[in-house]
Amino acid sequence: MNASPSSASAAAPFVVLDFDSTLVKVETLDALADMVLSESVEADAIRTRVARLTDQAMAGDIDFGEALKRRLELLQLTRTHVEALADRILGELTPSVRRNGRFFAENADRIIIVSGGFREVIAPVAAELGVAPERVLANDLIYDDEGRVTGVDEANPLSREGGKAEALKALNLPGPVILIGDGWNDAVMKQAGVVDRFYAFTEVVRREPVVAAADAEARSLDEVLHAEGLSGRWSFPRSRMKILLLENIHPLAVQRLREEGYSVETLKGALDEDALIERIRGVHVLGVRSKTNVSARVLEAADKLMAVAAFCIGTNQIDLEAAADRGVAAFNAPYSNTRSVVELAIGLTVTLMRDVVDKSAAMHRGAWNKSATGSRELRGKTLGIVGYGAIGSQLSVLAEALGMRVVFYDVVERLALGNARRLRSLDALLAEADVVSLHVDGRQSNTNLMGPQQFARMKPGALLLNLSRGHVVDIGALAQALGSGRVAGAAVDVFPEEPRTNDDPFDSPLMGLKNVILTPHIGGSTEEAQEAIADFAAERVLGYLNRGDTTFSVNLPNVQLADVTGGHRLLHIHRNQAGVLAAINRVLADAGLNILAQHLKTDEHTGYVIADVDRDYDRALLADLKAIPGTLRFRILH
Ligand SMILES: NC(=O)C1=CN([C@@H]2O[C@H](COP(=O)(O)OP(=O)(O)OC[C@H]3O[C@@H](n4cnc5c(N)ncnc54)[C@H](O)[C@@H]3O)[C@@H](O)[C@H]2O)C=CC1
Ligand SMILES: O=C(O)C(=O)COP(=O)(O)O
Repeated sequence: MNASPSSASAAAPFVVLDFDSTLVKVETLDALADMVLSESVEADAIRTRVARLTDQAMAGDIDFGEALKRRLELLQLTRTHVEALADRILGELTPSVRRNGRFFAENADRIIIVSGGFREVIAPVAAELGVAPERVLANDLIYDDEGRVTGVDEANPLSREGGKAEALKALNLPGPVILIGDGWNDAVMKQAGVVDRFYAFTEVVRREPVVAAADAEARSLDEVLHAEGLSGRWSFPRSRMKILLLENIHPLAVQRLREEGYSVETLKGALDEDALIERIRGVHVLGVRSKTNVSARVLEAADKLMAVAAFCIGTNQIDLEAAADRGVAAFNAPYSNTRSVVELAIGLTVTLMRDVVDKSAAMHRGAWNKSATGSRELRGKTLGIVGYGAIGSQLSVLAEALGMRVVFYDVVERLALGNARRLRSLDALLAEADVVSLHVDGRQSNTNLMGPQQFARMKPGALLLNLSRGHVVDIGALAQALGSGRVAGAAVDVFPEEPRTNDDPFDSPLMGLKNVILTPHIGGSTEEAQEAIADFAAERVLGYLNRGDTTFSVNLPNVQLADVTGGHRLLHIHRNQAGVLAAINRVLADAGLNILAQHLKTDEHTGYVIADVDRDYDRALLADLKAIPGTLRFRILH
C-alpha cells in the first residue's frame, strides 16, 4: 500500500464507492441476464454476449454508454426482473462490506455511491448501509406502459462514457475524496482528476488495467480503511493476514477462513523443521495436523505468528510452552474425531479376534482356509483401556454395549462409565486384559510406555491396539512379542516415524508379521471427522482473530468473549508476574480512556488481559502498552 493520506490529522475524506463487483459481489446486468434468460433457448449465447460487453466496458475496451445500450437491447428486461434482483441484492453484499457495517453507520454522511448501475437495485443496499438517497448517483431505467425496460434516462450523465466523473464533479465535495472501485469507468474518474486517491478493489474481480491505473490495490474494504486511518484505525486488515494450512486440511476450513476475509494458503503434506522455518515468515496463523512439528526453533523464526491450530486432537507436535512464551495461542479440535477413532478400534478388535486380515490375504492368493481355531467372540472378553480420556471412555461405552468387560487405567482420576472398572496400575491392567487398547496422549513421558517388560506382563495370546501415538510403543519389542507368540496380534495405526506425504515410503519392523494390521494413521480420517474438525478449529481461529476469544486454547488462559460492539478492544498477553494489570490500567487512565469492560485471566505462566475502551486513542498509547515489563504480545481489534 502506498496510497496513505499525507498526514494522520488530514480531514476525513469523502468515500466514493462503485456498486457492481464492489459493494456487491455481482454485476447487475449479468445477474439480470441470468434471470431473464433462465427459460430462453438462446440463453447461453446471449449471456456470453452480455458478460463480454460488461467485461469490455469494465476493462475500458469499449464505450460505457454504448455497452449499456447494447446489453439492454439484448436482454428485454421488465420491471419484474429488476424488482426481483432488488429483492435479493442484500444477499449479495461483498463480505468485507458486510463486516464493516459499523464504518458505514458512522460515516454515512461522507459516503457516496456512484454507479453506472440502476437506482432500483442499488437503493436497498444504500438503505442497509445508511447512505441517503441523494448520495446515490446511478442510472434511471425507463419503462414502457407494459413495464418493459426501453432504456435509461440519457439526460443522466451516468448513462454515458465518462459520466461518473461528471456526476461526481457536480457534487462539489468540500474535501479530499477517495474512490473505491473495480472498473475502468472508475479509473477514468481518477484520470479526470475528480478524486484524490483511487483504490482498485479486487475482492470480487481483479482487472489488470484498472489496478495499473490505481494508486493502490485493495483486496478488501478493510485494507482501504487501514490505509486511510478510517474507522478502526490500526486494526490490521484481514486480507493481509496470512493463514498457512498444511497436511491437507479439509477445504471447509479454507472456505470459512476466506469468507471472513483472511488470505489462506494450503499445502498437501507436512513440512520438516527447516522447510517450515523457511515458510513461516510472515504467517499469522499456522494450521497443522499430527505430522508437523512446531518446535521452539520454528516459533523463533515466526515473526508474525499469532496462533497455531492443530486440526486434530493431539498437540504433542507443538511446543506449547514455547508458543505461550511468545504469546502465540494454540488450539485443537478435541472432540471432532473421537468417534471415528473409537469405531475403528472396535472394528480392528473384531478383525484381530477373527484373524480376518490374514484369512482375506490368503484368499486373494487362492487359498480357502475355513477354520475356527483361535477365532473368538468379543462377548465376555476383557478390554483394557490405557488412557481413559475422551476416546478411551467412549470406547468403554461401545465395548460394553457389545458385551465386553472393560477395565481401564489412567494417571488422573476419571469417572468410570457403565460397569467399567478402574485399575490402579498399568501392570494390573496388562495382567487382566484380553485386548489392550492404548489411548494416552503423546506427552514425551509416554515414550515406550509399552516396552519388553510390559509385553511380558500381558496375558499370553492377548491383543494390542495402538491408535494413540507411535512413540508410545517400543516397536522393536512389539515385533519380538508378536514373533514369540506372546502377543497374538496387533493393530497399529501410528508409528514413531511416519511418512510426511502419501508419496513418501513407509518402513517398519512390523511389516509382514502374522495377524498384524497396519493402517496409515487413519484413526481420525473419516469424512465426518475431517469436516467437523475443519469447522471446529476454523471457528477457534476466527474467534481468536476476530474477538480475542481463547476458549479451548491449549496453552493460554481461556477467556470467552463476545463480539467487539462499540469502541476498541485491546488484547494484552503477558508473563504472569505482579503488577501488569495495574500498569495497563495506569496507561489507559493516563490516556483518558474509559474502560467499558475488562477481563484478566492467568495460568501458571501467562496472563491475558482484554480491555474494551470507548474512544479513539493516540498511537503513543500502543507503544506504552507494549513497553510494560512482561508483555509478550499486544494487539487491537475494533
Ligand atoms: N490415530 C489417530 O488418528 C488419532 C489419534 N489420537 C491420539 O489419541 C490421543 C488421546 O485422545 P483423547 O482421548 O481425545 O485425549 P484425552 O486427553 O481426552 O485422553 C488422554 C488420557 O490419557 C491419560 N494418560 C496420559 N498418559 C497416561 C499414562 N501414561 N497412563 C495412563 N493414562 C495416561 C490422560 O490422563 C487422559 O485421561 C490423542 O492425544 C492423540 O494422540 C487422537 C485422534 C486420532
Ligand atoms: O487427532 C489426532 O490427534 C490424530 O492423530 C489425527 O491425526 P491426523 O489429523 O490424521 O494427522
